[in-house]
Formats: sequence, C-alpha cells, structure tokens
Amino acid sequence: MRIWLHNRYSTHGTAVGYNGQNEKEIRLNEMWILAFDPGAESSFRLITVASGGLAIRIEFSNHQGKEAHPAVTEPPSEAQTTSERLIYFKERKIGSGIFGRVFRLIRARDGQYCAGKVFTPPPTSKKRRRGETDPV
Ligand SMILES: Nc1ncnc2c1ncn2[C@@H]1O[C@H](COP(=O)(O)OP(=O)(O)OP(=O)(O)O)[C@@H](O)[C@H]1O
Repeated sequence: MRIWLHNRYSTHGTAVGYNGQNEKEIRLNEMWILAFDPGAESSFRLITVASGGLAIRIEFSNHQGKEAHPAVTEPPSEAQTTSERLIYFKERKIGSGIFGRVFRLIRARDGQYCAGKVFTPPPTSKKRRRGETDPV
C-alpha cells in the first residue's frame, strides 16, 4: 500500500518526516509517499481524497507474494537546487566499505528503494597544511 501526500495549493509548503528525518525539508508542490508495505494485499482501487488545498492519493498496489523492490545504486545526481533535490528516507544500514556506510533508502517521491552511501571523512590527523613539506 502506498499513501501519497500532494500539496497543491499550500502557500508555505509541506514537510513530511520519517523517524525524525527530513522534518525541516519544506517543499511546495511536492508529492510525498507516506506509507509503503510490500506485503499488502490488493483489495481496493486508487483513491484520491481532496480537501481544500490538500489532496491525499491512496494507491493499493498488489505486491502480495512478491519481494520488495531490490535495492539499486543510482548514477550520481546532477547539480540541483535545494528545492529540486530528491529526498530520501534512511531505512536501515545494509553494508559498509572503506569510504563509508551503505543504507537502504526510500525515495520520498515514488517509494522506490535505493542504496545510498554516506561517506566518512578521512581522519584529519594525516592532513598536511599548505606549504608543509612531504614526509621523508
Ligand atoms: N546497490 C546495493 N544493493 C545492496 N547492497 C549494497 C549495494 N551497494 C552496496 N551494498 C552493500 O554495502 C556494502 C558496501 O558497499 P560499498 O560500495 O561501500 O563496497 P566497497 O566498494 O567494498 O566499499 P569502498 O568503496 O568504501 O571500499 C556491500 O558489500 C554490500 O553489502
């Protein structure tokens, strides 16, 4: 089951958080997925509820007996403005490498699963200052 929130006429935008994430991310005219349950049985049609400027679209897709969408790694994103940047919610850690930790993410706009790496900055102790000579 997918539940979407689309603010069509909001003056100040809408913020949707998950587990305390992205709570301060306010968007205008953005579509948000509010719930996703891959094991949900399909027994309803698409429902759209419109109330004033708030429209809630409820999509009951049939995922019964199917695995959740496999995690995929996306190509690097183009440079985007803050309001265009896609929003991801961290679901859980799925691995780690030398350069950082890898998380299973849910893309807020369409509920697709993705894999995303959070890079760990290298320790600063080995950084050399400008003008410092190479170690022998
Ligand atoms: N697209 C993905 N789907 C599922 N799991 C993934 C995906 N990408 C990474 N992982 C998991 O995260 C782990 C670490 O991935 P990462 O890309 O960081 O590996 P790495 O190349 O060994 O790391 P590094 O480049 O930091 O040395 C993988 O071993 C795997 O378990």
